[in-house]
Amino acid sequence: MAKVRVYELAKELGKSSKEVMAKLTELGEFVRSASSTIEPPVVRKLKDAFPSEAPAQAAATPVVQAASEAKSPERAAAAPQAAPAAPQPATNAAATPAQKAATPAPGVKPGPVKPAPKAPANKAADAKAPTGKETQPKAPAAAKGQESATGTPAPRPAATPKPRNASGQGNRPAPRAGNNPYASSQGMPRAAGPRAGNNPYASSQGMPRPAGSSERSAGGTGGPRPSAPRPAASPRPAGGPGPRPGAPRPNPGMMPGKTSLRPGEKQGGGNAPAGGRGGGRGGFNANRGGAPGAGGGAGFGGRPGGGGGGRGGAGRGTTQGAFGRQGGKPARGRKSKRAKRQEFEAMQAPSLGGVQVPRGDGSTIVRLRRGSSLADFADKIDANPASLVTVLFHLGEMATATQSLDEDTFGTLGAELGYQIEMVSAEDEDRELLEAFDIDLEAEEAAESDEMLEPRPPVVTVMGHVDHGKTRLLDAIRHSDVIAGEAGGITQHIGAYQIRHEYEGETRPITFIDTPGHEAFTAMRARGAQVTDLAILVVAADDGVMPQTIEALNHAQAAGVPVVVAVNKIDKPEANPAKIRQQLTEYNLVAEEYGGDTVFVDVSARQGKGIGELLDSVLLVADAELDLRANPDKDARGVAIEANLDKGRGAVATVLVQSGTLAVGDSIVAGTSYGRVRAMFDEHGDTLDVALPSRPVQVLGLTSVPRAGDTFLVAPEDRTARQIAEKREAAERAATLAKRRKRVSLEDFTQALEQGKVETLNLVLKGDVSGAVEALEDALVKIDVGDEVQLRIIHRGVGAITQNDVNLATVDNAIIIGFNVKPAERVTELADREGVDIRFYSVIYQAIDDVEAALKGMLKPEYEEVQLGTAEIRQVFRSSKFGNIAGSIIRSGTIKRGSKARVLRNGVVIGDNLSVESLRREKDDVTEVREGFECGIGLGSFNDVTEGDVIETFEVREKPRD
Ligand SMILES: Nc1nc2c(ncn2[C@@H]2O[C@H](COP(=O)(O)OP(=O)(O)OP(=O)(O)O)[C@@H](O)[C@H]2O)c(=O)[nH]1
Repeated sequence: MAKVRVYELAKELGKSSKEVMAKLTELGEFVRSASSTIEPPVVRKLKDAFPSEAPAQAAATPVVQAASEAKSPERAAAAPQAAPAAPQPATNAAATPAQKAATPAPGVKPGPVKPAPKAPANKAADAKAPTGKETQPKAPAAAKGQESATGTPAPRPAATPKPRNASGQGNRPAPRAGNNPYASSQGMPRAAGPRAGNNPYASSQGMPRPAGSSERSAGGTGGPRPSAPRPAASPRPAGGPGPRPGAPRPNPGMMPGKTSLRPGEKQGGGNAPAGGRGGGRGGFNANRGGAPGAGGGAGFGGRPGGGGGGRGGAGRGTTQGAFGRQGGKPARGRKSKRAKRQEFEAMQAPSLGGVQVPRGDGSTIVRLRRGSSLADFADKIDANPASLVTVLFHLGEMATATQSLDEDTFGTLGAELGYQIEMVSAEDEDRELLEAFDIDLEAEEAAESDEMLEPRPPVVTVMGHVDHGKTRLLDAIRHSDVIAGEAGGITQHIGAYQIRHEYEGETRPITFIDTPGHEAFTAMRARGAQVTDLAILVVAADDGVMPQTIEALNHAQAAGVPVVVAVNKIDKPEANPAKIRQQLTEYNLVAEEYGGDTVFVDVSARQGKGIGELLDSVLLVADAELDLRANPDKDARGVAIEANLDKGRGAVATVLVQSGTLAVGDSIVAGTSYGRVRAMFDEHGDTLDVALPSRPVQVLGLTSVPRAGDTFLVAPEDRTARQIAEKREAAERAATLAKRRKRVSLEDFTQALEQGKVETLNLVLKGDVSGAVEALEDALVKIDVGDEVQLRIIHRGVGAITQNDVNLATVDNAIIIGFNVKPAERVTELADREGVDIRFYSVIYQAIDDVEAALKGMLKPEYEEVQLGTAEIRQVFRSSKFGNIAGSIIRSGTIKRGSKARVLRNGVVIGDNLSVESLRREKDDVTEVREGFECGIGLGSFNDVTEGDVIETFEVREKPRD
């Protein structure tokens, strides 16, 4: 096809050259004059753009349909030009159609350039309104088309969205239309328009952008689009124009005014009103303000201005759209109850350390288990653990949320927050634990009727001051066993034994706890085990009442245990039994012969004298004061007296049955150890099948070594025993962790840390029997060397020193103390390698002495100032070379060269931290000058000396700790 000139084409189309040129410009084609030639494609485009487009539309139709399921022919009509663009329909079905729809617009406008502008404007105003007569049909159609394309059923929605883009793009074209004075909108259009237009084939591409965006934008801009109409700009067809569909072709006549509004509202995109006049302008705004509006998208609907039509209006409307409806309801909705409550609580709860924690009223009781952490506490008061950490921090203590804390710390924290903290005692905790397994010892006991109870032997403990003869007495008693001879005597020490004693014509058994000393007694009591029924207080008649006598007595009385006093060593000439009786009256032990009710028996453990009477008295008191009965017909319950790990037999525990009957094969749990009774032995080494109440018996079969004082019970089945043990162990661990925590306040801690004041001696204790380990631990923790040094037992246990112990010691820098135990060879090697110090003892006091010394050794050395001598200045010699020389006389001690010095004037220090730099006698340098002699003393650069001043010299020596 040959190129044609504009005027030729105009003629052919029946238009004026000017019109054609305007149209070309509108289409994005630039021609210089009417005589310029244009390319065939442009010609085609132009022809399509003019009224005579009918055929063109037809052509487009198919495309449209393809793209959007041909909603209607009208749509097609609108699209004429879309045809070219159409190709890409695939891209965006929705967009494409829209674009096409837009295309038509141009058609509408064809004629009058001028009018065009207006028309669009109007149209814009009414926008999508279907308006235009001629177009009308199409408009709606187009709208539909879009919708359909979009898949959206409702016309409006569909229309709305696209439109926006459309408008966006549409506008652009319009402006470009530059020709149109009213449609100046410039900017936008330009870009889009031209590009698209210029390349009819590629249009799809260029546009794509719009298309895509169109969808996006779709939301809001309905308005703009309207203006676009004109732009209908065929060029961009592909791109955005589409949207505009409805609006399109705005024919001047089409602005149905309100009508349009309505639709707009409905659509949500309402471009409604806006539009205002001047399509161009409108379009422009649309872009500008349109954006926001767009955001509002659908929501924006009804809002008139929103459409982005008018410039000013648009802006405003847009803004509203953006913050108002758009986002749905305004923020000022009703607050939820929860929010209100939180606000209220926040007001109520004063903050500590910047955090708010729910407060108690001072009487709110919070029960916590031993070893609880802040997280547990937070749980109970519905607080945030992190807040509690902060509060505690402000109270001067540092702890993590999950760290086990002790009672004191919780007490402080509780007091601060208005809660009364009750720590669940170990007993309560264990009771609750057992209840979880349907074991209620108290209920069980309460349910026992008199008939079920049978007499049981008394359990006796011997206590007294060191060396008053406890061990000897226990020996004597053991030998007094009336049946011992026949049975071959007591062959092994198992921590307790039973003897039979002839009393009032009857052989009565008595059980003795064979661990002398009140430490064992208290250790067991501390664990809640009330083992002893009666105490024998041994007092040496030749020594009298001593501190430990009183301590033992206090323990017995505190436990409510009746006391029988054994006045020992009466065989000694200096023995004075009467004095003992008299001394003890001060402690509420009044002998019967003095009118009291306490039985005093004079004995000689060495000679075995009085032992019978003592045992008689024990039974007498037991019968008189105690109701010693127990139900033997149930599962056994009792206490572990002592336990150790035997190489061949494993864990061996001596238990005292307190009620019920223990039989071989029973599943038992003792503290944190459990197992099944494999075998039982008595103190004679004889095997037993059953053990009745008050019977001490050695048990084999436990998986680990229980501790002295651990209560034991027979569980219904193995599994229960194991579970109880495991739960106890967990609780124990938590409690231990709480105890292990270093109790140093924040200030102290920081300060002490800075000054290197805090030192901790970590120890791992291992012993052959649990009683020894406990006694050692008790004694060690009592060592008091002040606050500067701390002692921490990080682990204790019965049995040989293991690799685990060494590893633990390595990590915690601990020293291992082995009491009557040794490590395996490999363990020694490991300890050597790791540099772990292992110390062995067989005497408890040695271990204690060593530890004490170690603790003292760890103390930072203390220094003291020791005065060496003083000198009085008699005259000052000035020397340019040495400065002032103090001619002095030594008043006391010796002045040595190089020693530290200070100068005092009238008793006030005027110069300190000095040193004797030079020392002369006559003209000779000397190293020291003694009392009574005169000398010249030079104090270096310190020259402020005058007659009458006193020079004091001293040295700082390390002071030995006591
Ligand atoms: N003369 C005399 N000496 C006794 C008598 N009983 C004990 N002794 C002696 O007193 C010393 C201490 O006796 P122990 O039985 O070891 O005293 P203890 O109270 O067990 O001492 P610790 O185990 O250190 O607390 C020993 O040398 C005994 O021989 C007694 O009746 N008469």
